[in-house]
Amino acid sequence: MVTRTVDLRSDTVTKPTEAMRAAMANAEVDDDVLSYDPSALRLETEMAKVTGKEAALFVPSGTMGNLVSVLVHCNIRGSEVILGNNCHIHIYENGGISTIGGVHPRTVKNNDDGTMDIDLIEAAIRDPRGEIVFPTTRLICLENTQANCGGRCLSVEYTDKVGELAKKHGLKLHIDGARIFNASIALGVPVHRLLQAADSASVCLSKGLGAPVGSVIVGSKSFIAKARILRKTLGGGMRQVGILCAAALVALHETVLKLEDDHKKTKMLAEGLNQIKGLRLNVAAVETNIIFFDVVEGAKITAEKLCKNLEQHGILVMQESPVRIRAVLHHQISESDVQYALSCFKQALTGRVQEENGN
Ligand SMILES: Cc1ncc(COP(=O)(O)O)c(C=O)c1O
Ligand SMILES: C[C@@H](O)[C@H](N)C(=O)O
Repeated sequence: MVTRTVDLRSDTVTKPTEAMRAAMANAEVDDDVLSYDPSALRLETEMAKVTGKEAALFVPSGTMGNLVSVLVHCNIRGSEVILGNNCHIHIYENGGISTIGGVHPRTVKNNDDGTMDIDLIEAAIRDPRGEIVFPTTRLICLENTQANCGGRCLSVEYTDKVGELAKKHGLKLHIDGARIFNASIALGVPVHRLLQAADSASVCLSKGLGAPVGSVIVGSKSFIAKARILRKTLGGGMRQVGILCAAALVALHETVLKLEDDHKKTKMLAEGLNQIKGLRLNVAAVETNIIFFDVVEGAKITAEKLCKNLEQHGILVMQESPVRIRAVLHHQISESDVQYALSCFKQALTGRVQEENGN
């Protein structure tokens, strides 16, 4: 019987804190479709300020935040968006920009550090003037932190360069900022500076910030006005959404401060895993709260069996491929949890039983 659970599947698994639950119970609410919900307005005002944009809009999920943003920018048939081949919009959002929005994806290879080479982005730009066979590029999408590359941070210098490229070609720039607060804390750069070059961004409240539900998209007043209509079209207009926004405001005020600690515990786990024979990872590439590691050929156990063994001891991780596993930390993972997880990994891979405190 599992007596202890350490949930490293994702930072989407957090449970609302007591403070969030109290805020939800006492939230001031009204009809958000009619733009009257006071808690939603409060959250949107605060998020616009934090991100340095004119306006903001609460949306039910990061997937909807990205979809609405892409569709606002690419509102003409035959539009094309340049995005990373390993980015969330391209891999994990059911191809919504195409199936729902009719927008054509033009992928450029994500480097290990989460960037896309700027010269390859420029080479991918297509303008059909004189070409009867091309879609028209209208948007570039970045992702900061870049989750599938291991939660890597895009620097403000890189982001600004992509922004300059977009402007040079009359394109818009959207940033999937699901974990932009993690990037901000890891880089020591304010969120508004990391997003300065972007025309829009989608920021998740339900990841490292630990809110139970939701994201916020930010941009110009004109962009958000169009986004509000599209949100309704997609069924994302909700009524007394203030109940969710009240929890998100608590997350914004309380959990951002914990992200640095999340990153320290992630590094501690990565360094511990790196000591275990049979696992391979690049500790230097662990910049925020995500770790990818491989079970090497010849290890005592396969990745699949390791995940099952860990689960029997209450350690939950995500198997990404036949050899690759992902662990994601969040504010509800303690240092003791990290030590316990390491002891379970060691036991599974070396057979040596470790005391719960990791000795
Ligand atoms: C980088 C990134 N963008 C967007 C999303 C989508 O967010 P949601 O799960 O709220 O749709 C996720 C994960 O959930 C993500 O990791
Ligand atoms: C899997 C993916 O959709 C989710 N964003 C996560 O990181 O857990």
